[in-house]
Amino acid sequence: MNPAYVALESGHVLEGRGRAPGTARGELVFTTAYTGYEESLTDPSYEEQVLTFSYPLIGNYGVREERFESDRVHPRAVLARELTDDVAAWLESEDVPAIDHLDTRDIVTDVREGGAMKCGIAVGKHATPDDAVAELERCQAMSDHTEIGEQVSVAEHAVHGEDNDGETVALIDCGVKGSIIDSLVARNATVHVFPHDASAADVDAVDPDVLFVSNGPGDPKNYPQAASLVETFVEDTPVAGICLGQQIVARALGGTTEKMTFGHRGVNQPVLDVESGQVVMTTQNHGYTVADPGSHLEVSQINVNDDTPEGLDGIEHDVITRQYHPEANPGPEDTLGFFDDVLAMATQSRNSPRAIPADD
Ligand SMILES: NC(=O)CC[C@H](N)C(=O)O
Repeated sequence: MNPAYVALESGHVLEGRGRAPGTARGELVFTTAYTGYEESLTDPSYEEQVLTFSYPLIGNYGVREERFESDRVHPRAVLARELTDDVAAWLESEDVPAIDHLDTRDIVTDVREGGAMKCGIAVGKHATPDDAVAELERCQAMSDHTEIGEQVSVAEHAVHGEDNDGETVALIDCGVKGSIIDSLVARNATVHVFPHDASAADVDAVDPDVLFVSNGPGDPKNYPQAASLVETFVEDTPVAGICLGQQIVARALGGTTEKMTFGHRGVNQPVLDVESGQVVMTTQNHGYTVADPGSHLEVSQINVNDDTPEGLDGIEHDVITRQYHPEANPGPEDTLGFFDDVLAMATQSRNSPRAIPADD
């Protein structure tokens, strides 16, 4: 097996077993998910990150395309305790370096204590620790990837569920997971997927019943066009968002976001619905959070572990967002009702257009 090195911003250089060759750099993050490696590896929200799996065996049920969330692997490199040959071969075919036989407990401890950090990776017959350090030195901070939307968004307007006769959704693609589109189409919606920087005129042309801002990688401040669409449409069109979408909606309506120390990535994050008192288990993948929802949104759901906002409702506008992934790929499926709520909000608004408030 090839030599393999990981150089961390904390100064450590780790050695492991090379499973797919190449060099890479990115922000080092970890997920505690014990299933769903195909979904995670094809989730566009992992763009420009190096993904560590804390669960010790990854790949034990193979690699099947029907579970992919997009058409390629997005993390820049993959770190694990043990990768199966199937997964290693898949990553090699995608030119994504992979390393196993690492002490992932050590990596997770470093990230929990030092926060998500830059790292450099070198894997190959002639790879050296210095090669990994050279990659680390060229690594950019996540917030400095100002054009990241361009890397993951559709190039052109595309339509899904054309023959459906339900609601018309204008989905702003900042790196959407395929199962979000599938969840809407399965509920009889027609989904128009627009590039992250679509013009208001192009979106308006499909006469949407709801503007839906997708998940996606990086810092929400780097999606100014998507935020400006929210500002424009929220006055008379319902707005929904997932993950990055929640963060973009909050910023557009006067709220603020901030980077978390190491984020939430896993499939068992408990979320409390403030009004009903119900707790649901959720899939998550984010490193930023809404710090202050501002005066137009209220927090409807919170993370049980750290109280961060997991759901927002509009106070005077029709808005609902989630920080977690209600599309539940991979499960748990407690949260799929979000899509019914979004489409019900759209139906209601279509049937009773907002009354223009009288001047006082
Ligand atoms: N899954 C997502 O949409 C991620 C949102 C954002 N990029 C974050 O890291 O917080």
